Amino acid sequence: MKVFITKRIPEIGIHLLENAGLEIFIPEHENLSQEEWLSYCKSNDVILSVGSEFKYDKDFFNECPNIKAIALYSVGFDHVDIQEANQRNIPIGNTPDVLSKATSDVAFLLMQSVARRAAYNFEKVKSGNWGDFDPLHALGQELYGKTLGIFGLGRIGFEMAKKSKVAFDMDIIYHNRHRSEEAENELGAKYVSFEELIAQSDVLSIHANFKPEQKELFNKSVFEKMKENAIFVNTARGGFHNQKDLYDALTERKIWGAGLDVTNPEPIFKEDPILGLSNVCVLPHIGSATIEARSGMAKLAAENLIAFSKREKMPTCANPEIYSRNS
Ligand SMILES: NC(=O)c1ccc[n+]([C@@H]2O[C@H](COP(=O)([O-])OP(=O)(O)OC[C@H]3O[C@@H](n4cnc5c(N)ncnc54)[C@H](O)[C@@H]3O)[C@@H](O)[C@H]2O)c1
Ligand SMILES: O=C(O)[C@H](O)CO
Repeated sequence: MKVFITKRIPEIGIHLLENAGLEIFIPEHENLSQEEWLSYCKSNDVILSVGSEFKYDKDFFNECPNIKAIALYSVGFDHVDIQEANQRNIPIGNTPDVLSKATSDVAFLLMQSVARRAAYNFEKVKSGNWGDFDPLHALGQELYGKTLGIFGLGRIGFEMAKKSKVAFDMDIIYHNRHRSEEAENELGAKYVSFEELIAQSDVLSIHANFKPEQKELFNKSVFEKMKENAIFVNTARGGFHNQKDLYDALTERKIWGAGLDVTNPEPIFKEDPILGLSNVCVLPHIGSATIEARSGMAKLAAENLIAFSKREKMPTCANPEIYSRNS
């Protein structure tokens, strides 16, 4: 079985695949063009796909009928047409859990950075403008006892809620497709409607998995209903927010600030005016960028392909329904 790895991953994943006797191809240079990526897909059997710039849609599957399985190096699978994969019986592996702590750390970090205006103050220091001790300037807000609203309380949302409860004794409210007994019992989290979530949150943190029908759900009409002191945090997918509307809400002081690990579009243009705002902190999609999480992702992605090569179920699969259908 020939494995095309779209970008170098931590060694643990490569070793596992090699030890399992799989033939690996890793392109010599990074940042493949679409043409290069497609031609490598055509000459291999399975893909270990890093990042979300390559889309596995109907056209892809039509052009590459040789592809038998895809192991994503991510938990998110919004760049894959799962229905199409299902129709062709192609398992799509993903990497849940191993990155939940790291990604929720970044949501927590963004929440605090914005609340305490860390990015703005760092810019001041870098530009030689340390300034005098000023009782009235660059004041942040404390998070103790405030309300954290979680949109999408799954694995990462739960970790964010837990940290915020322990660190700041925040009241947790959440909106999810289903209720979480664990969050309600362990954290005293309260299930609310979407409208209640946006109206009551002092910090609104997005942790849902993205689907096209949720495109720009967080837009002008939502920002207008949020609290003036609210902090908007998005570590899920940039497609969830309308960035122009977010910019307007921030400049018009409809909300207090925003922390983004994902942007719309992504990558963000360096001319995007949102980058010039003092109440914003933007990171370049580094949620899972820790040694521990990235190694865990490499191990899981390799294990998914090894299981596939042995005709076994992938241990972490985004479309497990194909197995129940076939059994
Ligand atoms: N910034 C990063 O580097 C990074 C890293 C990892 C994951 N992510 C993103 O985080 C997402 C969440 O990961 P996870 O492991 O917590 O996933 P998960 O499946 O455990 O949790 C997502 C939750 O969102 C809920 N949800 C989805 N749409 C909803 C809606 N419209 N209304 C209410 N609830 C909704 C689901 O029911 C689920 O409980 C991933 O899909 C990915 O896009 C980003
Ligand atoms: O979905 C994911 O896993 C991230 O966005 C990439 O680490």
